[in-house]
Amino acid sequence: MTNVLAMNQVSYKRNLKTILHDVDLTLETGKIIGLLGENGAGKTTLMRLITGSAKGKGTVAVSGDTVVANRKSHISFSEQLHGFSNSTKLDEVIAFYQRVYVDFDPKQFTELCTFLQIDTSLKLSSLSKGMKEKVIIALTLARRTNLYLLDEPFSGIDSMSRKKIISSIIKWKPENATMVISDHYVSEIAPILDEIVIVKDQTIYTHRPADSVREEFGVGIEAYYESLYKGGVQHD
Ligand SMILES: Nc1ncnc2c1ncn2[C@@H]1O[C@H](COP(=O)(O)OP(=O)(O)OP(=O)(O)O)[C@@H](O)[C@H]1O
Repeated sequence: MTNVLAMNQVSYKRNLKTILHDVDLTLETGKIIGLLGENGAGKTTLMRLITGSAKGKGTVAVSGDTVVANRKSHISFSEQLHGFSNSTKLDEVIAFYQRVYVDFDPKQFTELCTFLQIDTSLKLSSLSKGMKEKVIIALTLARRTNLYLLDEPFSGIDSMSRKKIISSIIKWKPENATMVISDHYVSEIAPILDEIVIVKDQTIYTHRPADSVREEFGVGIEAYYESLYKGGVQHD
């Protein structure tokens, strides 16, 4: 089994405050990983350390590459649309993605737009919060790459669409690619997860197969996760 990500003793401080320390994390190819942790735990920071937009101590390799520019080419990160002005039309955003990312697949993007009911003739200013999130999901999944990082992709999306997207995500992920999804709706993403990574106490508190939670503790992922904040799970 090959690894898509290898983080070795990664630590990161901001304004002298330790945000993450001693992070060792290895992810295999082909997995869907749930990245869980309370607000401010460091999930977004972990993703930014993986892409290289945050620089900490230690080493990060994506598909064996430690150089930031090369790492970025292997990663599709659900970046917000902050870089674009509100008057930008979606068509222009798409043209930009096509220019910048050689792995952007217009056919897959069109299919995603149909699936998510996105009207690409609209301006960014006329999109609701949930519609913007759908656009970000479509842009992120339209790239054909090794590692997808989806940072709270569904928070503004209505529950019906959310369920539909979650159950179809496997269809959009290339078989050998790995997808990391951070989310607060733990119970909704739980069925599609192969593994969970929990960020707590400024580090990776646990990384384990999703199935092992039920086998070992006899509870679902959400109950297991919540129990970590109440002093641990009791074995059966
Ligand atoms: N721009 C910033 N300046 C200073 N501290 C920051 C900044 N961004 C994040 N932090 C701090 O880094 C820590 C981790 O934040 P991060 O956004 O990674 O958490 P998170 O797990 O993604 O949270 P959430 O679930 O709320 O999105 C927090 O303590 C936060 O206060």
